[in-house]
Amino acid sequence: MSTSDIPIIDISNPSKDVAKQVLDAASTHGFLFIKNDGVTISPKDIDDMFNLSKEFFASPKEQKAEYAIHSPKAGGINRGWVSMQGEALDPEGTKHGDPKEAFNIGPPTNNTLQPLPHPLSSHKDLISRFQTSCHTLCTSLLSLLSTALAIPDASYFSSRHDQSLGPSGTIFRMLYYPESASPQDNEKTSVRAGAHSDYGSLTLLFRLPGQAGLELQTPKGWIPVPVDPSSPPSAAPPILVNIGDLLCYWTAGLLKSTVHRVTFSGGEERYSMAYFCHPLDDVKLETVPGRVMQEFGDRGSEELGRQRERLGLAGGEEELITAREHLERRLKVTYGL
Ligand SMILES: O=C(O)CCC(=O)C(=O)O
Ligand SMILES: [Fe+2]
Repeated sequence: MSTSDIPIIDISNPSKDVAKQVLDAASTHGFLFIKNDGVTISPKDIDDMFNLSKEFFASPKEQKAEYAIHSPKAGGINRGWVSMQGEALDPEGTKHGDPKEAFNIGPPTNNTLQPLPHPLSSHKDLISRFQTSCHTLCTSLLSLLSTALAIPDASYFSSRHDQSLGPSGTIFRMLYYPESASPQDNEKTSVRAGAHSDYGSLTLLFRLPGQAGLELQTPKGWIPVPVDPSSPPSAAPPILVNIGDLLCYWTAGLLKSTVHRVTFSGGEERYSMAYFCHPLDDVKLETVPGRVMQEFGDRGSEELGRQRERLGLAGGEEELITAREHLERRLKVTYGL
């Protein structure tokens, strides 16, 4: 696979053919670009969110530290600020933690966002609008996947990701990679975010023109993913989507959760934003029904085996039951929770 194999798919007129394109990309690369229609996720909101993120990460460290990840003040588990080297996405490959900062925001509960530090606290409308529009795009993609998988209940995925029905592991994350890496970590300074796969169903990834560095692991080695592969570049760059471990597991390995990382490409500072879409906590991860899954059978067992290895699970352990339990396994590996 080369970079150019990751397709840019226009989903503005959903059809069986479009659904098949999404499934083909999700089951081969695990990564696809979605043409930005300029409506579902407003390009102005993307710009405004990046500007807000820059302002936030430039705020005093003590102010950010008050909302430390998992702390009650930040709203609990997996919410809040991750300090420089506060997280290692690939604990075996990075001695000192990733040279990045992050801030995790969960979905609003009863229309109220978790407690937020300045300047995020002054832009709650923008943040929740952005979260909602990301979720709308994820729901459209999940509906296309339902169609392509010939699931008898067309709303199988979308109803299980309906955030009005209960809590989920969904997280919107802003990321900041400062200019230079830690001097202590000489051998590994080329890696900004360690090799990992994402946890949930789908991830939407937003990057800024000129801020490359994302790479996918393939049998032929690491390959770079351009910020905007369209030529000439589009007014609104396409949105990068990837499949997470949970959806890989849920589809018995048919959809691929591809390992990726971020490396230095020049060493300048870099900002990105990720929307990690998860099903509702109590969704049972029984293999997705439908003709396509039936025909696929157990051909995904190798893919699932790789996922189990990443989770440090030995063979024969009790299988996972709910989306929440799946997430908890991943959080345990990343944060030791
Ligand atoms: O910053 C990026 O481009 C990718 C970040 C990422 O893969 C993640 O946070 O899961
Ligand atoms: Fe990721």
